[in-house]
Amino acid sequence: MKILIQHGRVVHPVTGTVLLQDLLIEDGKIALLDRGLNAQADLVIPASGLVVCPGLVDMHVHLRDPGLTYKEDILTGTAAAAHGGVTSVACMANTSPVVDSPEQIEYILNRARFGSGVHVYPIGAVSMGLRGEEPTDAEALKKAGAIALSDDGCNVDNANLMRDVLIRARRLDMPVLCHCEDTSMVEGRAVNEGSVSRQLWLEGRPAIAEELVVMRDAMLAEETGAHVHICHVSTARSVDIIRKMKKKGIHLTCETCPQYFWLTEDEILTQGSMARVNPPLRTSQDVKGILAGLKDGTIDVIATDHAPHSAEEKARPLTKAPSGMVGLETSLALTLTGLYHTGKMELPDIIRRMSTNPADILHLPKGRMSLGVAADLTIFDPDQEWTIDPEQFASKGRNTPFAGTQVKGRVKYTIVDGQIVYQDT
Ligand SMILES: NC(=O)N[C@@H](CC(=O)O)C(=O)O
Ligand SMILES: [Zn+2]
Repeated sequence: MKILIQHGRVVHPVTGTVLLQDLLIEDGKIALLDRGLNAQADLVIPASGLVVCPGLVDMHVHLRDPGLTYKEDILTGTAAAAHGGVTSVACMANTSPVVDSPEQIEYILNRARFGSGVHVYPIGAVSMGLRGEEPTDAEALKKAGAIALSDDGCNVDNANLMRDVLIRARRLDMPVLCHCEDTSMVEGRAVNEGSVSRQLWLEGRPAIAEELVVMRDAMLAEETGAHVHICHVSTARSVDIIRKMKKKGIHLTCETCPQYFWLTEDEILTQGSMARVNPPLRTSQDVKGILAGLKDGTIDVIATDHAPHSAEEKARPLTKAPSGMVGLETSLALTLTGLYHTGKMELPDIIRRMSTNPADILHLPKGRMSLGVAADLTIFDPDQEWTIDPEQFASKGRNTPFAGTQVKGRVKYTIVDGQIVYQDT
């Protein structure tokens, strides 16, 4: 099967260029890439006006399988990814049971073969049962196919355990993805500590609960030489800490998510539990800090933290509802609308953060437009406007605070290994 993609604006995130090019896919790989290609193909995709880029890599996804499949499963989660232009997902270990054994890794990899076709890369837990007491067998997890370690959903409170795991992870050349929020400061609390928590007479999750652990884990990375990746950075001071620590040459990377550059804690006042997420939505000062970090490269990655929950769970009152929001099907559009169409960032800089950088962090051979690589591609119309409607999601989760939001930028085709896994009709 040969596919010819004609007259697209091809984004090359590594060189930072956008070129008017044609692209031929043959045997699942990028076979030719040039201007005015004159090749025979079984299928021609006319892409004038469309952007063609390396498939998006989302390194923070909760697929909820095994055990929590009323929220999402590998089938619906990978379908949601395809809808969102995402060709590879890394899935978090906070399932039931927790992904803390090779058997669980194998289960996910097996199930993924019957998914939408999108690549699934499992992440193994840092500690058994995410309890923060006993480390997992990282070597066995890696052998089974785990690409990173994370207790995401939970902070690793025990610094000694974290240091031990980082020493092992360094030996195994595995990144450790850290959810940073000191448990003693956030347990049982639903929203940011600040004006909104005061208005609602609630105890809040203070910014410093995140920042203290960001600093701790950066220092542990410095000491152990391991690769620490900070998940879902949400505060301006976290960005400042990471910027300073990176200057010392520490192996430190980080991500943020669209909700942290689009929304503030005020969203809680109008949307209640739908806007509840960990770490919580913060202040407009924090949004400014996140934007600055994205622009200057302190923030390496835009991930989703796609965290589906059932309608019943999210209908509970704010203090009783689980935290998290879905993101796979809105992330590209929100990012284009918030960063590209506002002139804050150029396309190659955006695609680097949504494809090349996460691929590099996870050691995946993805995120590049070069000859001979697997044809994982996202094709989108940067200018098409649409309104976010959760009823249209392929995900089981409809929990988004962006319902009704007008966005600009729509996925047209998602291609994995040369196969069209999603096409906008
Ligand atoms: N972000 C969230 O609010 N929730 C995530 C866990 C996490 O990513 O920390 C979940 O698993 O629901
Ligand atoms: Zn988390």
